[in-house]
Amino acid sequence: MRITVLGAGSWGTTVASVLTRRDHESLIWARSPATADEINAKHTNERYLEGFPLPGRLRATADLAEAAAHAELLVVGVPTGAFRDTLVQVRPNLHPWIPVVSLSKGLERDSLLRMTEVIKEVLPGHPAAALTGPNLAKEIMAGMAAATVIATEDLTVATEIQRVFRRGLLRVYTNHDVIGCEVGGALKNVVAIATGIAQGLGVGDNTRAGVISRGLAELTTLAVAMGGEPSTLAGLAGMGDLVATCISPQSRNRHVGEQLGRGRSLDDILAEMGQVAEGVKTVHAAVRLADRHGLAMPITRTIHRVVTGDITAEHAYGGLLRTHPAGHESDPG
Ligand SMILES: NC(=O)C1=CN([C@@H]2O[C@H](COP(=O)(O)OP(=O)(O)OC[C@H]3O[C@@H](n4cnc5c(N)ncnc54)[C@H](OP(=O)(O)O)[C@@H]3O)[C@@H](O)[C@H]2O)C=CC1
Ligand SMILES: O=C(CO)COP(=O)(O)O
Repeated sequence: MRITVLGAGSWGTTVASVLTRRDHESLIWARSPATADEINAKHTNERYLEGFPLPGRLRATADLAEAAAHAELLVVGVPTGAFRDTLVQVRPNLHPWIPVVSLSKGLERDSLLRMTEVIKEVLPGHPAAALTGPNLAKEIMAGMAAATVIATEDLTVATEIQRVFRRGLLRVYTNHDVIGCEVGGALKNVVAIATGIAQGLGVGDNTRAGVISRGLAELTTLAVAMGGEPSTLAGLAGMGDLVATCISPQSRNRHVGEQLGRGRSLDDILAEMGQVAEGVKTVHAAVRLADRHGLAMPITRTIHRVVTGDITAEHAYGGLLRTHPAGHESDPG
């Protein structure tokens, strides 16, 4: 199958490599011509996947029209802030009705939409799906086993995409609960910033486990309020991804939190990182959704205050789990 992957960062490049090894004709779009040239000539993407050889058959282009016209299946791996604009640009050259799969984990800042909702708005008539789960790119490049979820309401589309992605040690599950899957993927990044702060401040494992568990409760509460199913958040797209992101030193969101916990400024951390940490932006939309649904979500609200500079990371940690009045705390819930 001819597959186009938009976005030649860590995850887009990894997914394009997996699909190439699965014998698909994959074409990856890089906005930087230098990155496209590097992938074509040297079969590497050193900025994002240092030290990993890419499949020789993976082709890259910096021409978005060429990338769009190639696709029988479109996979979108640009950060959520660029998601809508990128779809608008590919729209004129896209074959009608082809499925579109989002790799991106976050919420649109102004509209508060999930990425499959953005796909449906910009590309009506195209089946929309999300690929999500505990999928740290470098582990997958290293050939380590991983499980992932294809979320889409249409079982026929889900099964077809599952067949396209399934390869060797990548185990692909389907889930019809798109809301639960996308809210889990977006919100776990915010909780990873919180657990990263804990790491940076040097608190104990009991405390970090407490934040992860209460974070899971927040993912679940918001997803259910938005129409998702609680069981989704107990699975790969919820707890699975939350645990991977909160414990892995490879996570960019956890890294941001850890550096904040050490007292560094957010601007310095982001400038130095040169990669996306979606939780930093998604937290704004998450707080507005919490307000809309009348939800407490204390961890999310606290991280929002840190990101906006209202309080320091150290101050945040003092109150992170203590926002409910005594006597009103219950777990789970
Ligand atoms: N990395 C991972 O392990 C995983 C990531 N994800 C999700 O995948 C999405 C992409 O993440 P990831 O690949 O890791 O990010 P990276 O930071 O590694 O790469 C970002 C990519 O997006 C491009 N990009 C940045 N801004 C724009 C823009 N305005 N317009 C077009 N392209 C742009 C960058 O291009 P340039 O190099 O030119 O700046 C680069 O190719 C995120 O939503 C993330 O949450 C999901 C699962 C796993
Ligand atoms: O989504 C991810 C793992 O599933 C990657 O997390 P980070 O964006 O924090 O690196």
